[in-house]
Amino acid sequence: MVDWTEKYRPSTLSAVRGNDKARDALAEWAKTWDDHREAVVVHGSPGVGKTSAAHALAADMGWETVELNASDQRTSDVIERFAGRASKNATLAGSTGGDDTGGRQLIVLDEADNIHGNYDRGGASALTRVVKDADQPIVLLANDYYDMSRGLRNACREIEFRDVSARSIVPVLRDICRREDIEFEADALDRIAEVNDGDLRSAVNDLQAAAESDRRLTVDDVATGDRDRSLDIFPFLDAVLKEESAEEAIQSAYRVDETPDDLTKWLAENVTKVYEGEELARAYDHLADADRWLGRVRATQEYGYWRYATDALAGGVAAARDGQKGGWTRFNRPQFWPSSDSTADEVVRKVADSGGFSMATTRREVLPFLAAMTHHCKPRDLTVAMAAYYDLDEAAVSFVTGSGETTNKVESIVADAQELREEAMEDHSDAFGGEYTTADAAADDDSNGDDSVPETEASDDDAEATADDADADADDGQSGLSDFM
Ligand SMILES: Nc1ncnc2c1ncn2[C@@H]1O[C@H](COP(=O)(O)OP(=O)(O)OP(=O)(O)O)[C@@H](O)[C@H]1O
Repeated sequence: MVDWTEKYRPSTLSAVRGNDKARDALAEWAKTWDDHREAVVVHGSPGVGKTSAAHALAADMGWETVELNASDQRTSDVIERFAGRASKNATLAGSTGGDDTGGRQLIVLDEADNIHGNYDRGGASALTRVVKDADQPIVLLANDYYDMSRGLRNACREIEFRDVSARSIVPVLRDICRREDIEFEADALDRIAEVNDGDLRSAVNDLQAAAESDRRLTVDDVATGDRDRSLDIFPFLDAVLKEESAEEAIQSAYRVDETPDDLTKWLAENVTKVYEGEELARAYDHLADADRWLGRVRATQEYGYWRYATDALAGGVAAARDGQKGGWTRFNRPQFWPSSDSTADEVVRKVADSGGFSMATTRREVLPFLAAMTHHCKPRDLTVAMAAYYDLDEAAVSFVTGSGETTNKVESIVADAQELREEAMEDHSDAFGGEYTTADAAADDDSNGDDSVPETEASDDDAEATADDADADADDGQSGLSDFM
């Protein structure tokens, strides 16, 4: 299945909708770059077209792009080596001087607001310095401008991308329908645009989900699509403790982006505010049951048990209630003690980020798959590839593979993975000399989940096919786990 957000990614700046002023400012920045030599920060909410605008700009200018992740510590070295003052020499001049790309490579630096924690103070200021001194144009991408260090902000020009209004989203959706030959009700497009509230990427995703199979789109299709939307924790608590049947509550639990462990804590913390007497006793039985399943998951790494935990915590607790309840409740946030779960959460977050999956999908579908593929670290090369691709440490590798506490085996796997990552980084850096393409660059960027969904669809049933495709992947220039094999 082709992802429509990729298929219809704007290839020229004029196709980037809803932010005309920002778009013009960006074009102006690029055209005058030789005069000012400043980097630029493009910031705004997810899915408003920042990444697309950067690449479209490069295409319009005839520049190549190199995509790097600012939150990766090694990034400043890469920039320093190839675009730092010290290297204004043969590497770039020789390879790019006379060709028809305009002689420039646009460095697209994603996650510029996410370098804290990954860098020490010196590292962060080194990045600021190379950004300031770089000999190539740099676009930094950020969701939250004020999460960037002041130094980095001061080193750059600033362009804000606003949320894309429903009015600007509708024509994009209409255009896609026409190109896909999809019959549509105008109201359905309006509704998709409205519920997605400024986020064009998720609007396009919703359109694809609702229209792709039967090539027709009615208002009803869109209303149903709504049910797949993720659910916040407070409406979830209301649903389980007051409103829904057992079956509905289980469905709702799958829509909340929290682990079953955390859902259990939320419910245990708040059930007394709504239930009393017998129903409370029954609810506690179900929560205890959920907890037993969660203990089993921790002991065995069998994520299949999460399903039973969810049945108990949502279905059981909802079924324990006598009828429906009303009113408004002030729910408490439970205490989250650090525990062995923090490794699980960390792994889920990394895999979700790299794969462009939601946390919930990662937990339910991707992680169990990775665990099965690398059970007890076998096969080893696949385990190394996984550790490299997702940048997992020893605790994370032990956790996923179920190999217990950190062992020599796990340590050597992580060491090899580290080496692989460095090699991959080098390979891609070499291409700064001229052959580097946008697609290659995407492979550098292991935590840029949003627009480079890896080729290795971990939720794909057919692992064989994925492995067999490894060579083809390399030719495609697509990034994925197979790059590390
Ligand atoms: N302004 C826009 N005009 C046209 N299409 C857009 C626009 N914004 C987003 N899209 C669609 O959404 C997809 C994702 O957009 P893009 O990756 O550029 O968003 P982003 O702002 O960089 O998001 P993030 O901050 O999550 O990386 C694009 O491939 C395109 O299909």
